[in-house]
Amino acid sequence: MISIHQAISAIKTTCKPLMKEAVLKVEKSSGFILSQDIHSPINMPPFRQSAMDGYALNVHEKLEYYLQGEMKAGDNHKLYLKEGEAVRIFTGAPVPDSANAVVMQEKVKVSGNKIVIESNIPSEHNIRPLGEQVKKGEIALKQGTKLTPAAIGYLTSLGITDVLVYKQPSIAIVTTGNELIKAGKPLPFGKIYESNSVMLQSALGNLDFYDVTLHTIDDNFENTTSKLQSVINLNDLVIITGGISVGDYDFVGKSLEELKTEVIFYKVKQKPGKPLFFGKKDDTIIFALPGNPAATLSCFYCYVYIALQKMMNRNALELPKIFAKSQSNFKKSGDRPQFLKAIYKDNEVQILEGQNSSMLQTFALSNALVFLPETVSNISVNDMVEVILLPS
Ligand SMILES: Nc1nc2c(c(=O)[nH]1)N[C@H]1C(S)=C(S)[C@@H](COP(=O)(O)OP(=O)(O)OC[C@H]3O[C@@H](n4cnc5c(N)ncnc54)[C@H](O)[C@@H]3O)O[C@H]1N2
Ligand code: MOO
Repeated sequence: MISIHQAISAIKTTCKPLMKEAVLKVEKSSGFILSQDIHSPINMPPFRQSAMDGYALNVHEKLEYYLQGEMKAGDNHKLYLKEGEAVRIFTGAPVPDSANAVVMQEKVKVSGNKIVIESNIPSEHNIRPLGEQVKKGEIALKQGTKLTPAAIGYLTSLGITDVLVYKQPSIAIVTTGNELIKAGKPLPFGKIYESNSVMLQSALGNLDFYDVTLHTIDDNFENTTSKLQSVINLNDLVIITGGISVGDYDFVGKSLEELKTEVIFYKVKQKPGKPLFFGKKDDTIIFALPGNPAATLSCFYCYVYIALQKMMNRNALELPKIFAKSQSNFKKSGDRPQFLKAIYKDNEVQILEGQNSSMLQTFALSNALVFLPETVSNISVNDMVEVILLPS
């Protein structure tokens, strides 16, 4: 049995950035990371653009101007203004080359084809210069940029339809157990509703990982071995839940051994999640998470999360940790370091009742895990404790 620290180091050393690229439609690229710089194919804005509804002027010393027609957004006719002439213009319309300022209509008195402005206005006032945001050929977004809604909007405004991104890992979630029934069906005696797969899929979606397939296996050695072989062949990351302990019907360890999986570690001194398995076969990373649902999720955040960040070549590999004042007393039984379901708010943290690894009810209320090291056996109110903040 290894320590939490050793387990985390082993994951960090074993997992490598995937660095595989994929071309995606911009509108499907949310959350992905650009694998190359993107150069702008156009100037943005593509022409000198009016920022206001008003009048474009060929400026002279006087405050009076004579009107020469109209330019609205989308118009593309050419207009030539002599000094002292103005054109009615609207926001987003091209400003004629011969105009050198736009005055907003609130600052103008109109009588017939003559306008009078309140005071002289500076050159290029209210005109968005050609290429103000980005010039044709310049880097629009750099490699490594995460594609947020704003980034997707920006690229689309440049006319870009496809982007090269780092491919996300293809992930298989495999649940094991004869007792598992899909929610929505009647529940016979002795069975339980299968929840780990949807829980992990949702945790992955929260972190923007969507290339996920779900698989189920009954407690049978041959079925376990053949299913694991096929998901390992087809995926970058395999997350198995259950069947990794020492019971007669826990076949995951035996099947992984049969498949000659490299065992990097098995069993971590921690609660929950002691029988955690981490291994590798060819380039596929394999986690077998203990099946108790709260142990599954706790191990996902403390270990699988790190593998995912490393595969995506991100800098921050672990979830954020802070110290906060405990609002609760807690007594640890045994000597394993413990991850405790908790609610963090305003520098204080409440450790919840119901820490059993089978209990998701308390996890559903939690936004944090309090980490209790091996050397600490009691927490008292007002003690400072280490808190791992969970993704919201
Ligand atoms: N003799 C020992 N027994 C156990 C030990 C041990 O050290 N010696 N460790 C215990 C610990 S700690 C854990 S955690 C569990 C882990 O066991 P498995 O990973 O083999 O998980 P299962 O036995 O398959 O399931 C445990 C529990 O979780 C429920 N489960 C499983 N999968 C799902 C799912 N997809 N959705 C919802 N619930 C699930 C399952 O029904 C069991 O109740 O081993 C202890 N035993
Ligand atoms: O590790 Mo188990 O999750 O303590 O029940």
